[in-house]
Amino acid sequence: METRFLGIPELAEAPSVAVVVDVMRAFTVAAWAFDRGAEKIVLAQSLDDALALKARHPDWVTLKDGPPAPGFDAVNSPGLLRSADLAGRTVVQKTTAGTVGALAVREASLVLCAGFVVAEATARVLRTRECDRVTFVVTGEDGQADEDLACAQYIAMRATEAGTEAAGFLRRAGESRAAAELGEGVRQGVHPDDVALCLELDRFPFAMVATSEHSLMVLRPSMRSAEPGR
Ligand SMILES: O=C(O)[C@H](CS(=O)(=O)O)OP(=O)(O)O
Ligand SMILES: [Mg+2]
Repeated sequence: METRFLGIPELAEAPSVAVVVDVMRAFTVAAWAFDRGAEKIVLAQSLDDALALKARHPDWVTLKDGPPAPGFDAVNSPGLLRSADLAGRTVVQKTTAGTVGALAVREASLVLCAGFVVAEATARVLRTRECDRVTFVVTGEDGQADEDLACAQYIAMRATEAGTEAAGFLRRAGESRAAAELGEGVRQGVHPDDVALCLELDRFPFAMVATSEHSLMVLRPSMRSAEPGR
């Protein structure tokens, strides 16, 4: 498998297969939303777009990073979201890095959104679809965020070598700037358990696939498909 690891500003043309990685915290939060019963997540281009969607669909659950804000129902925190009841709900998510990265590759034929909590399920999709060229979008800090790069590298290795050890990759993520800022309370809309929840390897059995639906980019969980020989 040929791999590239690019920051959002480095994305020139649409890749064929993209794995968009945001460990802290957008795609850990997305996975928790599905665990809590959400049907789908609409990835919003802007805060205004998220609010406009809410105005058209008052039952949709709006979620943003940073502090709570008028018009938004939730913040980008797995620790805060894990007790929410989202059964059958549509979530609208807008964050600084993760959702922006996914929207930047919306023309790709396959877009997976990932963090450590769905690492093996994501690697499995790459294996079963026999993807030979994969672009990993390292969403944080213009491609420099080590929690995202470590997770992307882990998934890339895991897709080809089943025995890849996660410990070193998780350690790097735990020592990242984002982990430190979340732990120190520099970022807002944070629960004390957020970093630990973002580092839970394979917490969920599903991958997350984003597709275009009626001009919106929509993320849905994708359960296991048969994998020959495993
Ligand atoms: O909510 C987060 O952790 C970050 C916000 S910021 O980059 O720290 O301002 O957003 P995300 O898109 O999940 O990285
Ligand atoms: Mg991030």
